[in-house]
Amino acid sequence: MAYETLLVETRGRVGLVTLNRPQALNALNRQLLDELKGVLAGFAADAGIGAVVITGSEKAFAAGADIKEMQPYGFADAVVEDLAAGWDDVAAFRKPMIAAVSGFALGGGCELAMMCDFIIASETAKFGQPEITLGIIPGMGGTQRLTRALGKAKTMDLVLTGRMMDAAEAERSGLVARVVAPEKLLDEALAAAEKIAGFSLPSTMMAKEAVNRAYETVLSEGMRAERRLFHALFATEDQKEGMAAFVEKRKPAFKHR
Ligand SMILES: CC(C)(O)CC(=O)SCCNC(=O)CCNC(=O)[C@H](O)C(C)(C)COP(=O)(O)OP(=O)(O)OC[C@H]1O[C@@H](n2cnc3c(N)ncnc32)[C@H](O)[C@@H]1OP(=O)(O)O
Repeated sequence: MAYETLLVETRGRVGLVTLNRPQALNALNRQLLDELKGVLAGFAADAGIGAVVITGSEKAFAAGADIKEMQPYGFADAVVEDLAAGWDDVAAFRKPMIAAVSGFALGGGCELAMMCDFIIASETAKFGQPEITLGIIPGMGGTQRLTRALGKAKTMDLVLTGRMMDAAEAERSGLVARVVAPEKLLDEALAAAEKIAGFSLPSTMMAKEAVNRAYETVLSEGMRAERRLFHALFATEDQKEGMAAFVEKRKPAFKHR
C-alpha cells in the first residue's frame, strides 16, 4: 500500500515506518496521523511483526505538529475535534516500538518519540517543546511524559523557555536510551528491534505493559499488576520453550504463543 506521508517496510519481524514530509520537516498533520494509525493497526494485527521502529530524516525526526494546519483553529474547533487526541491511539500501540531520532524532535515530534517505548538518538538529535513560543503549550503529552522522564526541574526549563536540548543532554537526563553516530542510527535501532522481535511476543508485550503501569499507578498496584502478568506468562508455550532451551543449552525457538 502506498502512503503520502510515510514510507513503510518490513524487515523480517520488524516494521519500519519513516515519516516522509521532507518539505515540512516531517511536521505532523492530520493525514500523517491517519496514515500512521492505519499502519500501526496493520502491524498490531500482523502476527509476523514483533516490533516497530519509527524514524524520520537526517534533518528532522519531526518538527512538531503542523503549525500551518493548526493556525486557523479556534477554541471551539479544538474542543469539538478534540485536537491532538488522535495521537493517543499511537501511544496505545501494544507491541514494542522504538523511536530512531535524528535532527529535530520538537513539540509533537518530541511527544511522538516519547510515545515509543524508548528512544535511540543520533548525536545530531535536538529535543524540545517550543510550543510556548507559539502561544500554546504541548498537547500530545509533552508536559506529562517529559515530566515522568526528566523530572519537574528540567521539564519546566524546557517547556517554559522553549529551548532545545542536544542528544548528550537528553541522554544524561534520561529521555534517550542510547546515543549513536548519525550513520549508525537506523542500523542500531533495527538491530534492537530485531532482537526484541526474536523474543516471545506475549512476553515482550507484557513487559511493555508492566513497565508502562509504573507510570500510571502506585507501587503496590504496579507490583500486583507485574506479578499477575508474570504469572500469566507461565501459561504460554514460549515459557516452556524458553526454559527448556536454557536447561538443554540450546537456542529457544519461540512460537509467540
Ligand atoms: C502537538 C502540540 C500540540 O504539542 C503542538 C506542536 O507540536 S506545535 C509545533 C512545535 N514545533 C515548532 O514550533 C518548531 C517549528 N519549526 C521551527 O522552529 C524550524 O522549522 C526549525 C528550527 C525546526 C528548523 O528551522 P530551519 O532549518 O530554518 O527550517 P525552516 O525553514 O524553518 O523549515 C523548513 C520548512 O518546514 C516548515 N516547518 C517546519 N516546522 C514546521 C511545523 N511544525 N509545522 C509546519 N511547517 C513546519 C517550515 O515552515 C518550512 O516550510 P516553508 O515555510 O519554507 O514552506
